[in-house]
This record gives sequence, C-alpha cells and structure tokens, in this order.
Amino acid sequence: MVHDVSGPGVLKVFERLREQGIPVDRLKDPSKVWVAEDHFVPSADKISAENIVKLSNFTREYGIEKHFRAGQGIVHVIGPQMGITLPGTTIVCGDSHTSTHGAFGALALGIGTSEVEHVLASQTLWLERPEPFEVVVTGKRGPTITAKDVILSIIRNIGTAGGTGTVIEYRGSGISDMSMEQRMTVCNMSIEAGARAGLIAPDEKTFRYLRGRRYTPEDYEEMVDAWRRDLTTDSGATFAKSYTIHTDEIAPQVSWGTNPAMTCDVTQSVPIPVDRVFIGSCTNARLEDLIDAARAARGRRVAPGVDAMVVPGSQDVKRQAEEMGLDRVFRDAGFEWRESGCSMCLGMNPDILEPGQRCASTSNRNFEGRQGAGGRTHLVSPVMAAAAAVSGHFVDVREMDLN
Ligand SMILES: CC(C)[C@H](C(=O)O)[C@@H](O)C(=O)O
Ligand code: SF4
Repeated sequence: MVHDVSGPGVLKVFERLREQGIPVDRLKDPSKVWVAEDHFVPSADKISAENIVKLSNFTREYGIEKHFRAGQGIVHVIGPQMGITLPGTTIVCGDSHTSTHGAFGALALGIGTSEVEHVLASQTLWLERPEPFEVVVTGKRGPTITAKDVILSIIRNIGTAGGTGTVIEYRGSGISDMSMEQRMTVCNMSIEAGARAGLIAPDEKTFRYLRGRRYTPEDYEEMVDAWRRDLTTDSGATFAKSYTIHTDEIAPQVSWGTNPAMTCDVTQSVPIPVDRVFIGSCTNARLEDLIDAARAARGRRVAPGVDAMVVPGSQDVKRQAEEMGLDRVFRDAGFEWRESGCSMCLGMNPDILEPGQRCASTSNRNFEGRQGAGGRTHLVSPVMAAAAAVSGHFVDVREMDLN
C-alpha cells in the first residue's frame, strides 16, 4: 500500500536508482500495489498537491489500477472495506498503522521508505523474525466499554515498549466476541505498544466480512476453506511473552499525557474542559464507531465553546452513515460532518488544534503537538468523545443516558 506521505519519498528513490543506471522501469507486480491519498486531505497546500500529482504519475507510469483519490478515505479503512486485505497475506506500507490489517489474520507491517521501494521492485522483504507475544482478552465488556478502551488498557499495562521486537497475537473470548471493526481498532494500536504488528486468527466473522466486496477474489470460497484449516492458533503454540486482560474490569479510558500508555480510567482524575472533539482516524472512524458516537450525540447539543467534528474513515463509511441518518444526528447536535481522510489525526493538513486547545480525539497518538503545535490530545473511544462534546468535559458514559 502506498499513500501520499510515504509514497512520494519512494518515488524519489526510484529516480535516484535510474540516474545510477539501475533499471526500475517496471514494478515486480503492479496488481499487488494500490494507492490512497489520505494524509494531506483536504489537500490545500503546495506540498500535498505536488505529492498527489506524483502519485498520479506513478500509478499511470507503472500501470497500477487501484488508486483511491483524495476524499475516498484512509488507506487502513479502504483496504478491508474493498476486500483487498486478505487473511494469510503479507501487507506492507510506509505507515505504522498498517497493523490495522492484522485484524484479518494478515501479517501487516509498517516499513521504511527504502523497504517500500525494495518491495515494489521485488515483492520481497528481508526481515528479522519477530518474537510471538500473546495478549489474551477474556471476560465480557460492559455495554459502553469499547475496543478502544480495551487496547488503551492493554497499552497502559504493558507500556509503549511492551511489544518491542514482537508481533502480538490477540486471542481469547474477548476478541472472538468483537466485530471485525472492533478488532481493527485493537490491531491498529499494536504499534503504540511498540510491536512490529498485531494480528488475530481469522474466523467465520472474518470470512463473512470479506465476502462479496469489490476486490474479493473470485476463488474466495476455496481460499476460505484453506484459511479455516491453516490460519488457526496451533494448539500448544508457545509464545515468547504472554499478557492477559480481563475486560469486565475495564472502565472507559482517557489518555492524560503524551504517549498512549499515559492513560487512566475516567473515574480517576480527569480534569478539564475540552475545546475540540475529533471523531475520526483509522482507529475509530468506521460505521460502528459512528453509530456508537451517535448514541451520545442524538437529541443533544454540542456544549457552548466546543468545536466538534466527525470525519468518516472513508467515502463508503460516510455514505452508509448518511443512509442511516447519522449525518443528521451529528449535524443537528452541532457537529461538523466532514469529507474522509486523516484530517485532525496528525496535523499535516489544515485541520489542526490551536495552541493551548485540548481535544478529545478518537485517534491513536497523543504525542506532543500531534494535532497541531501547542495542542493537547486526549485519546478516547467514539462514544466518550461524543459525550465530551455534548457535556463540554469528559464524562463517564456508563452514567449517561445513551440513545
Ligand atoms: C505519515 C505516516 C508515515 C505516519 C505513520 O507512519 O503512521 C502517519 O500515518 C501517522 O499516523 O503518524
Ligand atoms: S488516520 Fe492518523 S494514524 Fe491513521 S494513517 Fe492517517 S494519520 Fe496515520
């Protein structure tokens, strides 16, 4: 997968190789490459426009058919939704949150620019073998405890370096209970625990999710038969590390600091009014996330002084949400209803915080200045974000009358 930030850097390497007389006049297999324009959306500045022109030249020159344009959505939302992400495949992208695709039982890794170039030219990659790390999720989540609360709790407990050198396999009843979208939220943040990737063995939910999508292969049912047989956790599998979390003990989470492990329960000291609310990103901007957020927004109004926006993860999510009337729910409550893209997740486009502003955000990183210099990010689930928007401060959604 190639996107508008990491892609153009790769193309520069291609140019350099050509100058040295090394022929990179074709890709090993253009049918295995696809492109999305997501990070610089809305593409208002010069660099972003230039990058998008570069990507267009790239797909034209190398015969790449799948090119999703600005506004079509985030690379990690599009892939699964289009049936491009498949179990048992190896997926790479110059983007750390490639781990999202592990929810389908793919080995999905974020890689560096020169590695991307190597993959484009050879369809291979040299890797140190990571250690297997099992994270067992047990118990039954309360009705307002989301996959985001589960993964924030895991990271809070194992730390941002807890997964270093490993690939995390999430398993247990707490994972099989989750929908595919919830599993994606969990795998998405594996990288925030320092892991190379995160994955979940595919099951019937996985197979059902991918059936009949735009790029689902024709021989899909045969593939499913093989996956059912081969892509399970071996009985007696051994792991280099193991961690178990009981979800019945989890409260809604709010990050307070500048890395995702700096997180606490909403019942601990979470001060603060919020100025902005961002419901979006490849972590939490799928249809179920918007349905969840709408439960707190429906029939209420965004608190005075709060600026709240919803950025669906893809055009498809947006359309489906609109068919359900969710756009009206959010608009009537005073949220902005935006076009798809990375938006205020990372401050690389005009959607940024002003210095001193605090944001309740459904994204995955709260690093200093992540959403704009001088801004502060508080990571929460979609329903927590919407509840903060209508209350003007963080609240415990378990005590709220949700629709
Ligand atoms: C811009 C891109 C390389 C980056 C990443 O690698 O994750 C971005 O998507 C992010 O979330 O910080
Ligand atoms: S939504 Fe955020 S985390 Fe996801 S790919 Fe875009 S910038 Fe990275």
